[in-house]
Amino acid sequence: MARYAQEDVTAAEVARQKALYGPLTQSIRELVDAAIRTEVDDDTVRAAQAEIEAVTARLRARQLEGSYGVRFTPSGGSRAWGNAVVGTRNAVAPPLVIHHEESGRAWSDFDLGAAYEGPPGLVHGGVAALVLDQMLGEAAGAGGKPGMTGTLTLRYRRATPLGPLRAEAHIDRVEGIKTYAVGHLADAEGVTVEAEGVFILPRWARERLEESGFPSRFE
Ligand SMILES: CCCCCCCCCCCC(=O)SCCNC(=O)CCNC(=O)[C@H](O)C(C)(C)COP(=O)(O)OP(=O)(O)OC[C@H]1O[C@@H](n2cnc3c(N)ncnc32)[C@H](O)[C@@H]1OP(=O)(O)O
Repeated sequence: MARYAQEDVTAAEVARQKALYGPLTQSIRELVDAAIRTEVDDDTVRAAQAEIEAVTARLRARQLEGSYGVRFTPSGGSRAWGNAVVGTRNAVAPPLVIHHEESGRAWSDFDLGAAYEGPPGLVHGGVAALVLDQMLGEAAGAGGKPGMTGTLTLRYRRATPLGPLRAEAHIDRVEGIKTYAVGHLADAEGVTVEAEGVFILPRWARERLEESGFPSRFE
């Protein structure tokens, strides 16, 4: 089962894979958008379906057994390329490119199209939660204490339109193994959704760190 893995891979190889898979993923994203919005005739839809199934069969010729997992590189970087929000190889991900500032603030400018609709022309509330979960989680992790989302609380102040958006997050406070982060989603007019969450370094990770003799970083 895919989990966290240490990989012996060079930076050049990571760059090569990113240049290969990034455009593939973007093409699939465009396919999803095209499928939602197409108005071509029935025969064209059926022909497209057959072509897509043939492409899927080609990609399935050799596959991972499970999901992608999170892979750490020798230089200390990590690849979460299957991640539902930021995954380079995940067409479900918008994707978000999340920037981290020295101050601890994390932010991302991104665009949500037709695939993320809830109410007509508006972002699905669950998608807003998806984005903010990742944003707050990354802000918490950048503070040195990565964790699983324990509780995430959202306040939908007004509807979020599809289109260009910004998400921001920062750490509010740290209490031992629990990091409290806050953030929001905004359109050009201002904040649409506010979020607060607690991210907890899980017991299994705490025990593993204690065994490896490096517990202090997370205490
Ligand atoms: C650059 C970096 C990249 C890093 C980038 C990473 C970004 C990832 C962002 C996405 C994150 C996700 O979606 S994560 C996926 C969604 N979340 C999950 O599936 C989590 C499922 N739940 C769990 O695994 C677990 O319940 C945990 C980890 C939340 C807690 O388990 P535990 O560690 O065994 O907890 P336990 O010892 O009992 O309690 C520890 C302390 O936490 C408190 N606590 C326990 N559960 C909760 C809770 N749900 N909400 C609040 N507080 C809680 C307890 O009261 C206690 O406080 P005290 O007595 O010590 O005061």
